[in-house]
Amino acid sequence: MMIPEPTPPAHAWAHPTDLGTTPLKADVVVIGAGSAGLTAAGLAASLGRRVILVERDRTGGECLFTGCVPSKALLSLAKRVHTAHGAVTLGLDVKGQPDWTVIQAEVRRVIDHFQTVDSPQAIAQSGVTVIAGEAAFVSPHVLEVTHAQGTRTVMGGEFVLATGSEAVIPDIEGLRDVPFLTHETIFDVPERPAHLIVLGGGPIGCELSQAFARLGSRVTTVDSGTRLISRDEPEASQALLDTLQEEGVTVHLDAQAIRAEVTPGGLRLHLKGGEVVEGTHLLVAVGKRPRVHGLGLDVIGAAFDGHGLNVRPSMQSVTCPYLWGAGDVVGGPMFTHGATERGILAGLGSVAWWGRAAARLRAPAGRVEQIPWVTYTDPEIAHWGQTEAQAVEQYGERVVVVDYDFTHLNRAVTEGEKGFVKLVAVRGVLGTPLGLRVVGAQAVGSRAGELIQGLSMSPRLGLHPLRTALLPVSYPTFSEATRQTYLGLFTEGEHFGRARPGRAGPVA
Ligand SMILES: Cc1cc2nc3c(=O)[nH]c(=O)nc-3n(C[C@H](O)[C@H](O)[C@H](O)COP(=O)(O)OP(=O)(O)OC[C@H]3O[C@@H](n4cnc5c(N)ncnc54)[C@H](O)[C@@H]3O)c2cc1C
Ligand SMILES: NC(=O)c1ccc[n+]([C@@H]2O[C@H](COP(=O)([O-])OP(=O)(O)OC[C@H]3O[C@@H](n4cnc5c(N)ncnc54)[C@H](O)[C@@H]3O)[C@@H](O)[C@H]2O)c1
Repeated sequence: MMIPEPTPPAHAWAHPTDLGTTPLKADVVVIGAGSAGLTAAGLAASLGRRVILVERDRTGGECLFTGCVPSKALLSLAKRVHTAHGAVTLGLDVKGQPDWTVIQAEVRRVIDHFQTVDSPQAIAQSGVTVIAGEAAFVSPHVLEVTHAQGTRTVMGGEFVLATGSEAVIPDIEGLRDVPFLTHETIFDVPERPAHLIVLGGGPIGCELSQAFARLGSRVTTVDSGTRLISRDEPEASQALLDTLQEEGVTVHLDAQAIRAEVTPGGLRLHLKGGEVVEGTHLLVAVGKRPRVHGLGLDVIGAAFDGHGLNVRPSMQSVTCPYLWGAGDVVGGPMFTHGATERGILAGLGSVAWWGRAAARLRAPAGRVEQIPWVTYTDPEIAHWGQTEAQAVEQYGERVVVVDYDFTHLNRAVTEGEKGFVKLVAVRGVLGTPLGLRVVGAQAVGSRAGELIQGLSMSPRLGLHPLRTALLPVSYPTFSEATRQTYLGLFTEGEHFGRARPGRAGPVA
């Protein structure tokens, strides 16, 4: 098989070095040093608690090594290459593909940049004891931590479970015999894939399809659903599909992969219906599942299921009062900002009665479903709240939608950029002036990730939409789209968003 073994990652600094076997005790013990665990541990330590953080691999977690940071760095490099190639319209003839080793070195440089904050040494300076090893509960309040040099017992008053999530590997005949990649290995692939097949058209699949296509790989994306990034609005999925196809990505939707096999040049995927897709490398990106197994949760009576550790809105386990969940391990939409938010709740909850009260108070605003998310393709695809179809399902004819196309947005025109904003609102809400409340927003465009913050700000702060509509905005900025869309809820005119009744549709 032609796929060489990935080169070992160079981030040795990130491995905790404490491989002791002496038993340890702390007020709060945090398992997992990703975004959620680091936040919870740091917060509990800053509030005066003795904190132990157990990590079996590298401190920094998925976001730093195999998630947000490498993917965003790769997308940024890919955008620079794409822009250079596009300069031909200005008479600048840039050809060729970038050197893959240079691309990889640059991604690693970005990851290394974060060592000042995420290294075991830096964490220790914040008052947290960092130890190496794989943790599992052996009895209530007691962990066994296993590492290369033995085991140690760690006792605690409160525990925070922040073990993250892992890639789902679908049950496809022959797949286990094909040397496929996941987000854990693709950033270390030693050569640029000549033809990358991407299984899954969610955020991971779409971001990496575009990045590799722009960096010179041939890319074929296969998704079993009827549209890409299906948690976003259908118009957003369509805009992304159009872009990927324009950039040469072959996309198969509604496509079931039923068999995988190795070929002399790489691998072959057989799709239901007889179609065959061949490539040199395969990335599996069909979703992630919370890491709840092998942790002894059953030993301490902590309830969990396929959706993760079962927790209350405050992140306290529903069945084990001294256990708190944080990050991907509690399921739901999986984002770093969600992991951090849940880490704050768990960190607060684990410190004392007043921390629990604060976590309960903060919980509604911290609900992961209430936070915006962004898929960092070009254009960016950003979303907050309910989709039009979800709102119509809940509120029926009371839903009003404003569509605003960037052909009316002066800055987008001067920049030569396409995009749109969509606002979903509900009329007849009791206790609201004019009975109006914004419940969802979608933005598509090069700066959609920034725009969604302004679009979602007033409903998240409980401000009436009219206040956003009347707020002056600098000219010419992309943020004018927020004002114009909110104005569209109250006025009619060429340059404002167009209001229309909500339409029913399939709810993702
Ligand atoms: C390719 C990709 C791109 C992404 N891009 C974005 C993005 O742009 N924006 C965004 O918001 N989100 C993004 N995400 C999602 C984001 O990475 C995750 O939601 C976030 O990192 C989860 O943090 P966490 O702390 O819950 O888990 P993790 O970061 O996975 O941390 C869990 C830690 O627990 C450790 N651990 C597990 N079991 C044990 C054990 N038994 N004992 C000791 N330690 C253990 C693991 O080694 C790991 O370090 C992306 C994900 C991927 C894969
Ligand atoms: N920018 C970001 O914030 C960002 C980036 C990457 C990942 N993430 C998060 O990481 C998590 C995992 O992302 P993901 O993209 O792997 O998962 P996902 O669940 O969001 O998307 C998976 C996709 O795979 C498809 N699929 C499922 N089974 C399939 C099969 N057998 N064959 C073909 N297609 C199949 C689904 O239809 C779906 O479109 C998500 O929660 C996501 O939000 C976030």
